[in-house]
Amino acid sequence: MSTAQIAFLKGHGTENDFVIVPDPDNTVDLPASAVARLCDRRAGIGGDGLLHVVRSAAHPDARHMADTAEWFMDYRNADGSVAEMCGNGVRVFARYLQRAGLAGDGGLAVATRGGVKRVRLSGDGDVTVSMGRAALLDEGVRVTVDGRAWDARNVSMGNPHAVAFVDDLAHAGDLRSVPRFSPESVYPDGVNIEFVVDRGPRHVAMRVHERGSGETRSCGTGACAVAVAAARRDGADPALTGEPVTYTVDLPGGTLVITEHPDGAVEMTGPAVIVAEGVADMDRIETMAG
Ligand SMILES: N[C@@H](CCC[C@H](N)C(=O)O)C(=O)O
Repeated sequence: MSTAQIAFLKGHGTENDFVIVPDPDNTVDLPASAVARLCDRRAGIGGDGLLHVVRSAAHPDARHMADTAEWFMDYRNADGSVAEMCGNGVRVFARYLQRAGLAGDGGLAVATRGGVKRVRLSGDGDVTVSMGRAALLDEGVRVTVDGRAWDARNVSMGNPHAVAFVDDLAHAGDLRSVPRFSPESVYPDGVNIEFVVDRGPRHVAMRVHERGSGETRSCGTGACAVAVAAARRDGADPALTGEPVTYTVDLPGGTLVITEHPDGAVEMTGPAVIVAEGVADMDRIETMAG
């Protein structure tokens, strides 16, 4: 294969879609501009982000995790920027490893910039990920859309989230640009913003504007941040009761089930599918994307 050709697969988890680039030895050159071109929905393959599949030992950001996790999810947003974690991405990443015969049907560990995540695959069905602890931070922001404003809860899932409880998901507007939030200093590296409504007991629905990608049809880390923020708002704290708390989170692209355990660990379960495979001609993508 010439250096202008990149072998890829395409997959999604609750319609959060990714270009997957298998590159065990970390030899494919993927600057931000190449990632943005591959993720372009008109002139490229199209995706909310890109999953670069590299052996941990072969990547400088992951070498220190190589003893516990053979594979590193080098995650990029659609604009080419690097993010610490992607919840839907890690499920799709594990599904790719399973399909390639690089993971058994049981559990595996995946290295991410947000640390090592344990993943359980059940045949062709759902994938469960131990996402680690959510950090609920004191300093929140006020989010404003079309003249309406909400106080948003600041939650870190390794990556930053602002969770706003609203009366109607339509109040989030068209989400074509980053919703305004202040003070901006709370999120110096940008933020993923979730808008949430109640659907029933321990059942919510959300929309999200993702840092580096715009509105997406699902966000796994966002769903975890929302579930934990909703639990605290509802007076539920597994650390105090010793009982796990589970929320069902509906997103435009599907449903994720999030459980917070008494030790603080957050588990996410949802689907992950690979839908296509091919070779991208970077010379042509570059020419067409301009
Ligand atoms: N869609 C992802 C989150 C991807 C990273 C995010 N846009 C960021 O920059 O933090 C998910 O499923 O968690």
